[in-house]
Amino acid sequence: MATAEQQQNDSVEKNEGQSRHQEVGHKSLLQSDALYQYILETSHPWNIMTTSADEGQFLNLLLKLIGARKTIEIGYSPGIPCSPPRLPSPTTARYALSDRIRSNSPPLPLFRGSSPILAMDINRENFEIGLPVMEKAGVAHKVDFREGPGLPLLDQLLEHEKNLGSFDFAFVDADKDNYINYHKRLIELVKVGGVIGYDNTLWNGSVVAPPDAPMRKYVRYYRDFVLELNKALAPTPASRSASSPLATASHSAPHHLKMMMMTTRKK
Ligand SMILES: C[S@@+](CC[C@H](N)C(=O)[O-])C[C@H]1O[C@@H](n2cnc3c(N)ncnc32)[C@H](O)[C@@H]1O
Repeated sequence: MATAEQQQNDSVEKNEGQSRHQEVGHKSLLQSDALYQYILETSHPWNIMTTSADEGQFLNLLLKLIGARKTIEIGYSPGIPCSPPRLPSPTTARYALSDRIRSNSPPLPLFRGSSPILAMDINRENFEIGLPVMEKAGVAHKVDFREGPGLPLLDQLLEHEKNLGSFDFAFVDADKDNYINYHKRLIELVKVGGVIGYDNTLWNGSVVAPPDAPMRKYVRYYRDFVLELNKALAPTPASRSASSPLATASHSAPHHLKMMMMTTRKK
C-alpha cells in the first residue's frame, strides 16, 4: 500500500503536465487573473520563461541607477517580446530597452552609448521568437546574441584581459546546475561596483523545504545547486548581496531574485 508521502508525490507527478501558469499564479503586476490569462493565451507559449513585469521594472531602474553600459545575460530566451509591446515588458533586454518598447520613444540618453547586451542562449529559436518585436521597436541592434552554452562562452571572454572587470551588470537565468560555475566566472568579468543578479534563488520555496518534502522532479533536481549558489552569495569582504521577493504575487517566491554587488576584487 502506498504511503501518504508516495501518494503526495504521485499527485505532484500527475499534475506535471498541467499548466505551470496555474500552479505558480500570475507573476506580474496585473491585478486581474483573467487579464493575465488572456495575455498568456494570446502570447507565445514560452511566455512562462520570461521574467515578470515587476522584476523587469526593478532591473530596468537598477541598470539606470548604476549607469550600466556593458551588460551580459545568460539564458536570454525570447528577450523582450512575449507580451504585446504596449504592456509592461516582462523580459530580458528590458533593462536598457523596455522604456523604448513601452513608449515608442528613443532610448534614454543614459543608454545611447551603451554596448549591446551580450545575450547568451543555447536555443536560437527562443531568441528568434522575440526578434520581430525587437526589430519593430528598433532595438534589435542592441542585442548581441551568442548561441551556445553559457560556460564556454564565458571562458572565451575570460581569455581576453580587456574583458576582466569590464562588465557593469550580469544577469543569470539559465541552467541552475551551473549557477555556481557562472558565478566563479562572472566575479572575474564584472567590475568593482558592478552587480550580478541571479533569478530563482528560492527555487519555488524548495530551499527551505525538508529534503524529503514532495516536490516536482525538476524542482528537486536543481534545489541543491541553488542552495550552493546561495551559500556562495553570502556577503564577504569582497561583495555585498541582497535578495528581493520580486514577482512572488501571493505565492511562494518562485522567482526570487538575488543581487550581488562586487565591492573589491580581493576574495
Ligand atoms: C528562464 S529562460 C530565460 C528567461 C529570460 N532570462 C527572460 O527573463 O526573459 C531560460 C533560458 O536559458 C536557456 N539555457 C538553458 N541552459 C543554458 C545554457 N547552458 N547556456 C545558455 N542558455 C541556456 C534556455 O534555452 C532558456 O531560453
